[in-house]
Amino acid sequence: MASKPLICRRCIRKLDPRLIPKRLYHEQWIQHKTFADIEWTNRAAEIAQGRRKSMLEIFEERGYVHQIAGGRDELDQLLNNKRVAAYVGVDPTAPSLHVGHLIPFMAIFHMYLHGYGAVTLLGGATAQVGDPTGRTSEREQLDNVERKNNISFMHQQLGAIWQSVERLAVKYGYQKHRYWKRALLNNNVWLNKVPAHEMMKLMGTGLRMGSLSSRDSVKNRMESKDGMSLAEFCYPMFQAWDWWHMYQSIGVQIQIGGADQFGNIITGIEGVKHVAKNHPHQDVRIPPETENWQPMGFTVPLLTTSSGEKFGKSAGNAVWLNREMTTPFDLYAYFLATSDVDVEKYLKLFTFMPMESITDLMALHTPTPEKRLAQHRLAHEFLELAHGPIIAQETADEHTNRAASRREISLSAAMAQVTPTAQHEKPISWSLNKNAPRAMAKNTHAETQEITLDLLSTMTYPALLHHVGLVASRSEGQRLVNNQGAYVAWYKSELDDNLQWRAIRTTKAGSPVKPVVWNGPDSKMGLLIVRVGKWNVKMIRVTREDPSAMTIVDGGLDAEEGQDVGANGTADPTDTIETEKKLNAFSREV
Ligand SMILES: N[C@@H](Cc1ccc(O)cc1)C(=O)O
Repeated sequence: MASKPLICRRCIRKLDPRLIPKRLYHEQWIQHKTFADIEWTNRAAEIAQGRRKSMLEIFEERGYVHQIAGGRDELDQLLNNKRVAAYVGVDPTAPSLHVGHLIPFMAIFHMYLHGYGAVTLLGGATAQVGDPTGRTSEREQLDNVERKNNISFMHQQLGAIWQSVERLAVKYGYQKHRYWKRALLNNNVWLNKVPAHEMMKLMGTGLRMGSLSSRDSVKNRMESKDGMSLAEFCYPMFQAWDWWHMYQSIGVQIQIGGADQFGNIITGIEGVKHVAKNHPHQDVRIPPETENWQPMGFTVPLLTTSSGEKFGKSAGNAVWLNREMTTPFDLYAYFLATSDVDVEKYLKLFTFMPMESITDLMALHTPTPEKRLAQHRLAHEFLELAHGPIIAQETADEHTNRAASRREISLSAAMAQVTPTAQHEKPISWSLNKNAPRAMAKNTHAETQEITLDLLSTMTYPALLHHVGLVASRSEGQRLVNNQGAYVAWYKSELDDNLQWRAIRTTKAGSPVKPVVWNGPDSKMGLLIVRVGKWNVKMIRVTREDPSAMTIVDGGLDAEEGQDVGANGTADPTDTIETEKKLNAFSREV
């Protein structure tokens, strides 16, 4: 019998590396691990020498730490000495995360960027029980379809956010290490399988009724008429079981949660410690001499409105990350409206911008707060995280252009664009929506004309429509008004920046034209916007002095299905938003 040919490992690998995959992987893994361990030890030394900030210091300076469960120094030590993993959980009781949820998630993302393991957990199973924390009544049971729907929406959303984190990590110069670990898990994977008696035996025996029932939410509910179900009472144990499961399987030693989660985190610590110390299997049980084995956690501050109200679904004022629920435009607007007092705090909480960049930005922002530099940056960064860079940029542009169309700024901007010298020369592009190119092609030249306020004040609406060329004669103008087919744009109030369309009523037709929007009370320039039919719009520049100064820009926003006129002569209110959007969009080009 021929003897077995001898061949060395290197040669086998050259022939076909798959022949020794395990070994190959193992070697590589050991290499990475050794490298990662050395790196971690060096890092800990740098922190100890004060040459580098610790993770906890980073959290603290960015404002993520509200309450620590387990002692500040202990948490600091743990984070410095061990590349632990941490998790944040969310119950999919709605199809989307809201802005408030993002604070603990941001903390976990920062950990990921600093080399720790990071787990975002969807509570597919816990959502069925319902966290009683902070609730005055039992959560209504979601039906299965809704629950699954929520899970898949949130799963998708968290997946997309993780992608954004990866992108933003590159943007902010974080070097991705092979040891970076992240996961998006659903607790229905294990909670749906664990036998009730096992959970009770292993963990239930370690949780004390006294501490569980001392919670405010439990006390309040027990005193209430409806009381509290056993399932809800046991909720903290289910959450603690999640932690235990991830603790022993993937080394999740830290839990981060919203401000209301402190009690659940404390129960989790008790539960995990109990199972870890008393597990019947020797391999699972943590030997007493083990260092740095204790689970710890902290809560982040609660996001409140400027008047101190809690934000969220139950409070009914949530700002969602789902584009169908809160448009990117409104999400941006939400951050744009951040007060100057809060903006720095939010930049630290909701962005990955380095602290020095935030300080520089604030130095730029503070002398001219009216430019809202910091708020725009905040909104842009947040949208990049929630919706990606393209939508973030588009929304930022939309806002900038919309701001340019507001009274103070808009009129001068409009005037600059449609000066009489630009007559028949200046291409004006209208960008309304996907159908805009057609409208654009038709309107590559602005039509301009000139008149004054004096003249305008002597004009009736049909005369105006005729004068600006929207109709062929005054009587045609009158007919159109009678048929409620002519509109003026107006602001509902001084404080409201949204333009609204009003049908010109027959009773008003004979009175002088009014709704000129002035560029400030003493301004010499004003703007009047009229529309005929669906999309035939004219913006008219009005001046208070020069009799020949009236400029008309032909909108010609036709070729689109649009607004119907309601029976009462005003525009159908359901179309107002649509119309406003278009108007906002169209004024951006002016
Ligand atoms: N109870 C948490 C969500 C959560 C669920 C499961 C966990 O393991 C952790 C957290 C909340 O309502 O915000």
